[in-house]
Amino acid sequence: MKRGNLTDEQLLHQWASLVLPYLSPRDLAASACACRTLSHIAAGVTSRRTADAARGLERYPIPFVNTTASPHPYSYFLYTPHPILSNSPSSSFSQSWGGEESRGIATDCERLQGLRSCFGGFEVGCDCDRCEEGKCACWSDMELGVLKECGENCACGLTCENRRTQSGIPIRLKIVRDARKGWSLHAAEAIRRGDFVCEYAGEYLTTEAAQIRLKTYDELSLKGTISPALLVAREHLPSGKACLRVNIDATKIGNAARFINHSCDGGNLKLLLVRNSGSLLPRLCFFASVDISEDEELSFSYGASTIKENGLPCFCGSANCSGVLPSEET
Ligand SMILES: C[S@@+](CC[C@H](N)C(=O)[O-])C[C@H]1O[C@@H](n2cnc3c(N)ncnc32)[C@H](O)[C@@H]1O
Repeated sequence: MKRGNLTDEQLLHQWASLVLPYLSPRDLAASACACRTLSHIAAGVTSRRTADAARGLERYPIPFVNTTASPHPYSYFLYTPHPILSNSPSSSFSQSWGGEESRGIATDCERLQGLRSCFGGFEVGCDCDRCEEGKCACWSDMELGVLKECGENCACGLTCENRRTQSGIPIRLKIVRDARKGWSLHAAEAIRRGDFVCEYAGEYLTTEAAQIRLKTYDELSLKGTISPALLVAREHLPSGKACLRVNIDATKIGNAARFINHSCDGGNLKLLLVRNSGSLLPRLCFFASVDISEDEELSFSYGASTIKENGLPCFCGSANCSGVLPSEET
């Protein structure tokens, strides 16, 4: 039958190409069983999802690679290139992934807007034409383990040299399936010691909300139904007496950093807190702690958290492996 200039088959194709990229893998698989057209479109969605976990939002595609017997071609989550507040409208967004139209990388303007909505704090910033070490007020040595960068109220743009970590992931990465650890993040090119690798993007949570989620995640991960990615870091305040706890949950909404596995020997990444000038919340960023070769897995130590007797088994393979994954005290 024809409606207007289009046949039913063409209309179904048009509708399915728009809708299927919004479906979860389970719903996508169910729709693929309905007819040949849907099966064909679902296969295209799956192959584009596998080709780029970042949905075109990073400079380079970040593919999933699975050579194990596991049937999962990719891991499903919503992608954000920068951290968001858990109660912001974007934390309940749905996202098209694997459609024929590629989203294209976030523009500088979108990035600045994203940073502004999350980090707006004090009206502090520099007015340099060109920020230089020693001249720009925002450019300081690390203070109490926190790196300072230019921020939302500075006159400079995202190309400023003192914004190393604000333009998304600058290098080629891939997400490789491991039979025991699940998905793992790997370098797809050599990385030099000290290079910025990626930010840990996800939902900023209050400590209370993080404690509730951690409890649920602990229970679910013991059953093997979830791979939680809630990172807790602490910023020590100048008094030395108090610390600011930063909780970022990348379990449902995050970037490629959510696939970094734990290594008992500290791995090849170090996590630094980075504060944009004038902002209240620090960001969490990974830098290479050693030279890293192409194909090498990226890892870091999940931290000075406790080793629970009934914790998950650790398969990091390092000489000093404790055998159990550290987990955060709620
Ligand atoms: C932040 S996620 C890392 C990505 C995860 N492998 C995945 O497939 O999504 C943390 C989870 O990965 C797994 N994991 C991380 N490091 C591991 C290790 N050294 N040994 C075993 N499992 C590990 C655990 O299931 C942990 O709860």
